[in-house]
Amino acid sequence: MWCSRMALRRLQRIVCTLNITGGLTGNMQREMSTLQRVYVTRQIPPEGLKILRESGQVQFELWDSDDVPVPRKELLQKVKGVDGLVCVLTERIDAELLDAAGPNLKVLSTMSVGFDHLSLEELKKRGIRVGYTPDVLTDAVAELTVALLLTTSRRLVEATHEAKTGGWGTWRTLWLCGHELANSTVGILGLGRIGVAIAERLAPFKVKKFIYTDVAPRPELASIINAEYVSFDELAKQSDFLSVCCALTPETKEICNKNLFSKMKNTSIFINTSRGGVVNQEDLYEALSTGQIAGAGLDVTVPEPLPTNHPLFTLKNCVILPHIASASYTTRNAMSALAANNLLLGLRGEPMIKELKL
Ligand SMILES: O=CC(=O)O
Repeated sequence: MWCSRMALRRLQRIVCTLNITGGLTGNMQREMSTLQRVYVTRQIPPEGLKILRESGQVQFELWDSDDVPVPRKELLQKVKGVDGLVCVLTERIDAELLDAAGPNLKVLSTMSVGFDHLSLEELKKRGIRVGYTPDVLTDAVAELTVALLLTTSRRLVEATHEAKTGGWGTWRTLWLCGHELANSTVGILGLGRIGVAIAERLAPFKVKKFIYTDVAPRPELASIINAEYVSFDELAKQSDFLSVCCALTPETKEICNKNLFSKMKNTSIFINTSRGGVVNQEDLYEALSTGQIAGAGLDVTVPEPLPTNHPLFTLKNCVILPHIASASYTTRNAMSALAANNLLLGLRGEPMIKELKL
């Protein structure tokens, strides 16, 4: 259903005025035609929907579910002629979709920090502006990364399973031992806002040293956490905990493969809360099952959802979460609001709060 509460109120006002003077239908049509058309590909959290409804700027149609993504065929139909599009990371925004939308489409706003689901080249070619939602999720992602790291390194999933299923016998000296953060070296692959936030949270655990690698040194960010820039190989060799924080790009696709795992210590823990595509999962399975590395915690996989019969699920030393790093009520609402505001600003031709430079 095309909806905008504010627009409705304005129409009601027009109705009231013009009831006296007549000519209602023409004015109503003019009023409706000034509203820009938007399609929202998911039932996004309420704060964003409220902003869109009350904007008086757009009429929008929504795929009214959060449980199933909009089917591709339906999406290709619904985007026809829209001025703006709000999407989430499950939608592939490529040439086919942009062609289906047509030349009216001026703004795409994704409710995500990641943008590997967007064909930036196609968007740029068509002059479509792109909004995204960094920063507002940094705290939630960093918090979840720390939780996943500790869950993996201290073997919490195995431990609760043992406690519940009768494996808990007498207190044993080396049973369920893991690896601790105190005196460790933590490596960050791709140092950005999230990597810094993770390190800030890990520092009080008495980490000895933070190291990072990236396409180039990032001294301003690194100085916040006193991190040393090292080569990719050194990151692999030195890290007791290696946290992947880089975006998925053609350059980082499967960058975590046997080359990396074979250089890591057999006591090291690998954590990925960025994108599954940065990891070669066959190589990771090999590294985990042969004891080349001690454990892995993954919030992201390829594909998502990861089929329940995937070999990685058979490993005790692999903790897999269903892509929930930013999943706190506060953060998801903030992402929704930011996505809505980016869209409205973009449609007005104004600078967005967070816009991707294409
Ligand atoms: O993965 C989540 C996001 O990109 O926001």
